[in-house]
Amino acid sequence: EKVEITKEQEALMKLIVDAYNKHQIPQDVTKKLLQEQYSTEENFILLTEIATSQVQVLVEFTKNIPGFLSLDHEDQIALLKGSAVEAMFLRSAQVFSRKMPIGHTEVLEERIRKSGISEEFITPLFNFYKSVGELHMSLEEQALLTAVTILTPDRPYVKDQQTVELLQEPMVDLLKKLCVLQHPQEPQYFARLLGRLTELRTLNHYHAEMLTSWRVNDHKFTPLLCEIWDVQ
Ligand SMILES: CC(C)c1onc(-c2c(Cl)cccc2Cl)c1COc1ccc(-c2ccc3[nH]c(C(=O)O)cc3c2)cc1
Repeated sequence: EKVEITKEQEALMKLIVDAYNKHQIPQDVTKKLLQEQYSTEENFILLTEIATSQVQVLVEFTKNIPGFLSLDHEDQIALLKGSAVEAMFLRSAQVFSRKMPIGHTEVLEERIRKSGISEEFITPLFNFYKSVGELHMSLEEQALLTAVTILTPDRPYVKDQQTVELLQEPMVDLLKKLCVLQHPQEPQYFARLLGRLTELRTLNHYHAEMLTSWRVNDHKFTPLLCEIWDVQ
């Protein structure tokens, strides 16, 4: 039968997409990707600055998700901490898949490859970027997938998983309809999208190891990253 987006779903999508577009890393930060020196140390420092800016952007985007600010405050923190890495993988993946802005793709890849991350994590990391790139996600799909990731009920320390599920469900339903409408030739497209969320979970594990190996080599993070990643 015909798949239709309701008026409320239209309104919800506009809220999420507008928030996704509004909250971006400032140009003066990302433009440094093209300017700074190419040394392992410089790359790490620049990526740390970008990640810190990305977390701030992520918090602002999350505050625009309908119902999020009505959640228990400790649960809000638990959701942000539990999803930050996955949301940043998704966001940085868009840079590689959108081939935008011109030139940043190559330098971002170069700096990530040469930032002190060991080879065993580089492979799964860029496999993920490749698999997301192949999906050619629309902006609406990117924004909704990020919201769905943030509203994952079974993050550590979330007390009221039920309420989080009630917020996540309409996002998932809307994303499913969008996939059918925007990829009519690919009935399994929505399933492929959800498959990326499973892949993201495994990247959390790799990321924890990346943090440990950076810290072993005495790399410093910013206070915001220390707080969201429970390090130092
Ligand atoms: C603390 C640093 C070293 C760090 O630790 N883990 C990761 C880390 C890593 Cl490598 C990989 C994945 C996730 C994390 Cl969380 C990082 C660097 O994290 C980011 C790297 C790039 C971006 C990002 C996001 C959007 C962007 N737009 C543009 C643009 O040019 O418009 C550039 C850009 C960069 C965000 C986080």
